[in-house]
Amino acid sequence: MIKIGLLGCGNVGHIIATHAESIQVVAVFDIIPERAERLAALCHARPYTDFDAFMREDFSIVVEAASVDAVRNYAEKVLRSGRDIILLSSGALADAEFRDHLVGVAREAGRKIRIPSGAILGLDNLKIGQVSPPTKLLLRTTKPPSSLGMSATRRMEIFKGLAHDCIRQYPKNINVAVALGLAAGRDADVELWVDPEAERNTHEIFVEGDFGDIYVRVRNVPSPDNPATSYMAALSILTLLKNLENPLVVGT
Ligand SMILES: NC(=O)C1=CN([C@@H]2O[C@H](COP(=O)(O)OP(=O)(O)OC[C@H]3O[C@@H](n4cnc5c(N)ncnc54)[C@H](OP(=O)(O)O)[C@@H]3O)[C@@H](O)[C@H]2O)C=CC1
Ligand SMILES: O=C([O-])CC(=O)C(=O)O
Repeated sequence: MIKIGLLGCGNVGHIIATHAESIQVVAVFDIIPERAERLAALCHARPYTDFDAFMREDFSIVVEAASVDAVRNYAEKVLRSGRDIILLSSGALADAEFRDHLVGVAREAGRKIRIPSGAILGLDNLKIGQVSPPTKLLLRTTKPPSSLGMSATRRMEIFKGLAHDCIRQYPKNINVAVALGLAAGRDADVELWVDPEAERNTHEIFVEGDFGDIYVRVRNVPSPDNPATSYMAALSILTLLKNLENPLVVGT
């Protein structure tokens, strides 16, 4: 059974801990002690607020479900300790200098940084962009205003530009845009909309290239404890973990 350390005891951490069947959550870490303790009790793990103590536990992989800042603070230590890391806050890798450094550390340590598909679909075959660059790569995301901690009385575009700028302004809402760019090999264009009528977090992906064109629309149910995060994101991590040791690999 794969033993994991969970970095982040919020909404996604809870879903992982309560659905962990083929994995064992050995230790959990959060900056807020009560959160770590509550989650640890749920999955019979040990709670930590001290990162170095957390890292002394016996697990082979760290699942990050915390924040872009947490990736910047801890991912290198995880890799240098000889563990792989799954990053849900993929937005941290929008910074090319940090990304190159972290990938270099992973290479040196012989470890892997895994980016789950999270709240979107299509990352697998979008990697064709690394062979044949797309002429268009656009993500149009629409969320209820409450997801972004704001109010609005009508549908409004609140950001239009490149993914690496959008994630700086909305680090809890648009990690998917950075994941798209990492797969396709170029920064994605992003439109971020709020809509008071929206009940779901909707991601529309438009791609064009010499292969033809793609349109994907994902209408995600928000998570129970954090409406900004789609429930699918947690399912995506659980699925990645379930398949880690499967010799049959499906998808590019
Ligand atoms: N790639 C994708 O498709 C998706 C990515 N995400 C990202 O996944 C992450 C987790 O989402 P979710 O569980 O809903 O978020 P939550 O805010 O519900 O939970 C995150 C938890 O991690 C804690 N945390 C944040 N920073 C640190 C840190 N530096 N060290 C230790 N603990 C920390 C938070 O504490 P506090 O509340 O005090 O900050 C909180 O308890 C977020 O970054 C989110 O943006 C979400 C959906 C899709
Ligand atoms: O969960 C979602 O729909 C997307 C999200 O928050 C993110 O990418 O950060």
